Amino acid sequence: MIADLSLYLVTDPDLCGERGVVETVRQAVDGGVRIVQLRDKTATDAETTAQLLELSRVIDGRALLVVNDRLDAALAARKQGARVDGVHLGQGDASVLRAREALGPEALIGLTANNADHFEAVRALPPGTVDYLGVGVIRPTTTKPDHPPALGVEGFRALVEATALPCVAIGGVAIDDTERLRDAGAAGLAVVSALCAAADPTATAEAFVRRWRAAGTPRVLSIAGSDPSGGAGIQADLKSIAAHGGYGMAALTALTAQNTTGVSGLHVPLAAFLRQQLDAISDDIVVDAVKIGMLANADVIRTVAEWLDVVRPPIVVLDPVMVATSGDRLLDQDAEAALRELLRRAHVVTPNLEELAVLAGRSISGWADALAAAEELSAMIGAAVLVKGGHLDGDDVPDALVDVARGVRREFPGTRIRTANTHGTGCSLSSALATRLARGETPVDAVASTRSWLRESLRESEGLQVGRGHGPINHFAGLWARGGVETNRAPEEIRAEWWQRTAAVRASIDELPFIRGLADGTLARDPFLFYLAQDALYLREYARVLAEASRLAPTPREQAFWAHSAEGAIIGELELHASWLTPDEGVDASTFAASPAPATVAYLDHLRSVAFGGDYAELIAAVLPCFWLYTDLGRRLHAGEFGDYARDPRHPYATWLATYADPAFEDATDQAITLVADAAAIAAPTARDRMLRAFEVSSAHELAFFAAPFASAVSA
Ligand SMILES: Cc1ncc(COP(=O)(O)OP(=O)(O)O)c(N)n1
Ligand SMILES: Cc1nc(C(=O)O)sc1CCOP(=O)(O)O
Ligand SMILES: [Mg+2]
Repeated sequence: MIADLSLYLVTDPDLCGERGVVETVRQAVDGGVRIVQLRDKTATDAETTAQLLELSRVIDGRALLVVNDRLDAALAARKQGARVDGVHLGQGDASVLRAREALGPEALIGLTANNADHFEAVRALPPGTVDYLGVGVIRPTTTKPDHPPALGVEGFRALVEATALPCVAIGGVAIDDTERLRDAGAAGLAVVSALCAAADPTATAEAFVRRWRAAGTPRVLSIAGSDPSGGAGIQADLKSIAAHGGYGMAALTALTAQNTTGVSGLHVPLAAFLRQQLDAISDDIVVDAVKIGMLANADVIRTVAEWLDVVRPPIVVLDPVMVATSGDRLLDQDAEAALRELLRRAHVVTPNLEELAVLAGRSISGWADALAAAEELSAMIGAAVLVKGGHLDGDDVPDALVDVARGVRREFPGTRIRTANTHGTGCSLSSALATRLARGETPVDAVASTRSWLRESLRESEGLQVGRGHGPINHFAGLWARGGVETNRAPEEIRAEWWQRTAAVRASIDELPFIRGLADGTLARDPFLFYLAQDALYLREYARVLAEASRLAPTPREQAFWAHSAEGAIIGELELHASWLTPDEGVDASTFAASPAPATVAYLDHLRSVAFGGDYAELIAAVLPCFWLYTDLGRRLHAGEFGDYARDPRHPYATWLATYADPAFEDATDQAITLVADAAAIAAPTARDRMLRAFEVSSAHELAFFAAPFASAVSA
């Protein structure tokens, strides 16, 4: 097996301090450390053996365990039942040939190589003697006072390109070196102080892992059945993995004969052959994530479980394919029992409602039941459950990520996309999720970006025209629309780009006679009152649209923000307008009954139609210009860009204009921009395009709205 060396912890008893080596290792492994080296220069062999025994228990197979220098302690600990995977030896330590002989062909043997002579000597060793090299120091470090000269990242690159052996970078390695070292050819980062001296080794390890993952192309393995028609199974998985920027691999559990209208045949190769496929992969390739789909029988399931126990991939997403859409059970009792055991090896499981009901052992009659069942299942298996609401009745199809052990419960509302092309949706979702996680996204972000992509792929499926039945989704809708692999965009970049997109609209608004007249006080009363009445009409409906954004919001914080904004729109703004729309001002309450002008109707139609589409991200993009353009205009009016109205006591609109620069509204605007930019940053490309379009259309309506008093007020 090829070892995953991506985050390599070398222990130091002094740096671990009062927390101790064992607790530090426990926490660091919780955070994603993949290999631990016990390094204690002062312990006796007997003490080292005892420490290995304890570490082996704490690590419990979740990471590899090797010992620094002490071959004899490794052998003694093994004899006493510890899982010690190997040793790391330096140039002046025991011979690697002797270590290989003593520990056997499966052991992991690492050797330090600090310069070209060391690399030359490694080339002279018999193949298979050494599994990896420790190469450093990258920069001077006090952790090893007798360290060799610093190589720097480029010195590391120059040394390691001459070997086919995996090389870990060591010595003064910090988290900000991650990308450059991975690019320079590092198979992993070996750190002592960065983790041993960290206040929170779990959080620090997680941060390292995320950076490491994001810096490379994830190698994602699908263990699933074949669908020759290409919509589901490994064929769908490979497309999903590629669509999310991963390198896809597939080990076949079964061959089906099927198309978009149904399954007509099944062939299950011997489980031993599945194991051969799996070993062929893990003997040569580091597997960053595994997606598990259709497992035909108990033999197949147990084979996968045994392989997982050896390889321990860092990400396992299991789609428990066990209930057909017809409601038929696809696995016999023995296989179902084996699958329940397999669930404990997964990090995320993605059941549909029927599968969730079977796995949680309870009936599910609605979304609340589904959430309760997901919590029960998550607690039972110690993994996250992504419960999918696609099989619910009605237009709402929420999903939720529930992870009881890690305190996660996040709902993702959504409305149904009307399409018959749902073949392979579950396969595609789970393999996309595995890839997103392997790219370093947090579980919640990975689910959000996967869902955004899946909704896009469903929407764009019609164009494929595959088969007469339930056709496949369009895995590459985003890619084809953009002509490149999609990567998340930075929210700040989106904010700047979108603002730039409104430049022409803003310039036109500035030139409108309504704005100019409002600023210098020459605006006649009629167009002003026309504007107020239209604004009141607009705000009443706008508040409803904001309330819809609150309903669709994925987090309580966002839900509260939009609800608060809706309240602000309907109460605050209408109160303000009511104080102007009074008999004193020459109008009566009937002004509120004014008919909406064409510009008002058009703007509201646009907002309502986006709200009706049920896409949260698109909706918040559509409501944003009313915040952003209004705040910008208000700020500039207030700053005197259009004339200093505040100093003119006779200015008829001075009080009105003063309300434009409300700090609370500016703050709300800033929050709205942040929410929209964050949502756009993780949206699939075509979803982001739709958001931008909704935003631009609303911006154009803002212009028309400010222009309307002169387009129609006179005749109103
Ligand atoms: C991963 C890794 N690389 C290099 C070393 C250094 O080993 P060595 O040269 O034997 O020095 P000591 O660690 O024994 O002081 C290492 N330990 N781990
Ligand atoms: C144990 C060790 N070996 C090195 C080598 O270059 O061979 S450098 C080193 C210590 C690295 O510690 P830190 O991550 O705190 O800098
Ligand atoms: Mg040594």
